[in-house]
Amino acid sequence: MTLELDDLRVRSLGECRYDSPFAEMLATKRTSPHYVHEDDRVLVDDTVSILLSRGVSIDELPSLETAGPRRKIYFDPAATNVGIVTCGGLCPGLNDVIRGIVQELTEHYHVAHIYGFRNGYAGLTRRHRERVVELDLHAVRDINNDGGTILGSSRGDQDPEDMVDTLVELGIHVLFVIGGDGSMRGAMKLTKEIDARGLDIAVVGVPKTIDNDLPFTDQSFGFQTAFAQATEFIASVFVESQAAENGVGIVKLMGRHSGFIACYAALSNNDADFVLIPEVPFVLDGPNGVLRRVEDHVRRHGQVVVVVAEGAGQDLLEQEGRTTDASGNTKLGDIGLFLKQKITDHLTAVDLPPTVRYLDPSYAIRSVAANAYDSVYCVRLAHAAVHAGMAGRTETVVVRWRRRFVHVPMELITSHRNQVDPDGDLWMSVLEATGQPATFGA
Ligand SMILES: Nc1ncnc2c1ncn2[C@@H]1O[C@H](COP(=O)(O)OP(=O)(O)O)[C@@H](O)[C@H]1O
Ligand SMILES: O=P(O)(O)OC[C@H]1O[C@](O)(COP(=O)(O)O)[C@@H](O)[C@@H]1O
Ligand SMILES: [Mg+2]
Repeated sequence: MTLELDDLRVRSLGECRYDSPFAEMLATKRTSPHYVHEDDRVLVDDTVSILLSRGVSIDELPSLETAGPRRKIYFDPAATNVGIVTCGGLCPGLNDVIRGIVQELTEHYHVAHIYGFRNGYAGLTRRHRERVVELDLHAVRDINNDGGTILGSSRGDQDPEDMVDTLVELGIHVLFVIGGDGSMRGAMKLTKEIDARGLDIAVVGVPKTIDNDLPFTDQSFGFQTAFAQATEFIASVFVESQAAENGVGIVKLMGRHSGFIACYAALSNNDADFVLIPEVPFVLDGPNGVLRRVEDHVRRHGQVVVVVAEGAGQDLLEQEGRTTDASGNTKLGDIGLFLKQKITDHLTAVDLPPTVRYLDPSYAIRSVAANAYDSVYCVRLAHAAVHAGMAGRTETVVVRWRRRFVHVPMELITSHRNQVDPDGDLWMSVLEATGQPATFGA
């Protein structure tokens, strides 16, 4: 991917003139293996050959602004009002992020007010303005123990003018948007309207996706919790299929365009024999098609476990009448039920009448509370987001990239999808673990 330094430069509302509450703590800090100074930058690339292929001097290499507290900040904390909104599908850790933001703003920055908007962008519109809640330490005390989001969420377009009216009415200086690619596109429409009116409001994003489909982030928060949940379902169908004659276990997992959950869940306990993901097309019929491979497996081992991501094999399904959800996301055909039928029909036809155990855990993997690892990740993202907002960064998201917390322009995070690379080492691990062929088909 071609990347200029300018593509990676994040926007600031202006000069930072206020002392940060962290100024003293930062006074003597310099870049070390464990800390990146605010004036230093983090490289985008991490292999010698990629760096060399850029063909530019070290200071021109694509690099990212480091996240974290600044010595000077843009907003005067005592006069700062903050808003928080969670949008799109649920994800483990949303409450941890809300809690982390509120705690950091309250305990360290002592901001004036923190408002929570209810049910996504809808909560910012005139119609729902009266549902805004004030957030304090008490309101977020133990919310990390619960899945979901205390603020609620939603899909569906809202009018940016209407939403900015609300920000103005409440005197909001920093809005934190916790959401996925759609939410970040929505946030950019907000900043456009904010700019058009010449307002001094920062919009900072915390990227959320259980599909792990956002770029410039090692792994999105909640992903680890989600795939760990998914693992349990694969283990169940494995046990069931093992106990049955010609046992077939099929698990359909979330992942619209990216098969990360399927890959990680399958690798975690190694019970899966076939993993089907959107990034790797497959055919069902013919000597090298999925059905014959599944049949061979059942003949040799007496059972088979198939893990399929919801976005896999969409080309095999009837496309007619394909609709979108309220946010414009294409509604997918049900590849899980389709495969179940096809495998059942095929095995029956070749005299291996199967016992099929089909599970679609669906929301069960994303509605749970974050595990300890994700909780740590969430609170650190929350801290980074607060520092970015108080320093006047806008149209910016905070991410962890190659283990460093950094700032990325919103535009870049929505520029493309993070997907499993069929030539990459993750997919290679899946092929090694399952023993499935690299391709199905001719
Ligand atoms: N291109 C867009 N412009 C403005 N708002 C958008 C856009 N795409 C999505 N949104 C809004 O962002 C919110 C979340 O988007 P959605 O796609 O549902 O989830 P996610 O943020 O998880 O991808 C919804 O309210 C949706 O209407
Ligand atoms: O919540 P809905 O509308 O049923 O949509 C389900 C979709 O949401 C996801 O969980 C996540 O999608 P977003 O992060 O884009 O909201 C997908 O894996 C899944 O396809
Ligand atoms: Mg999305």
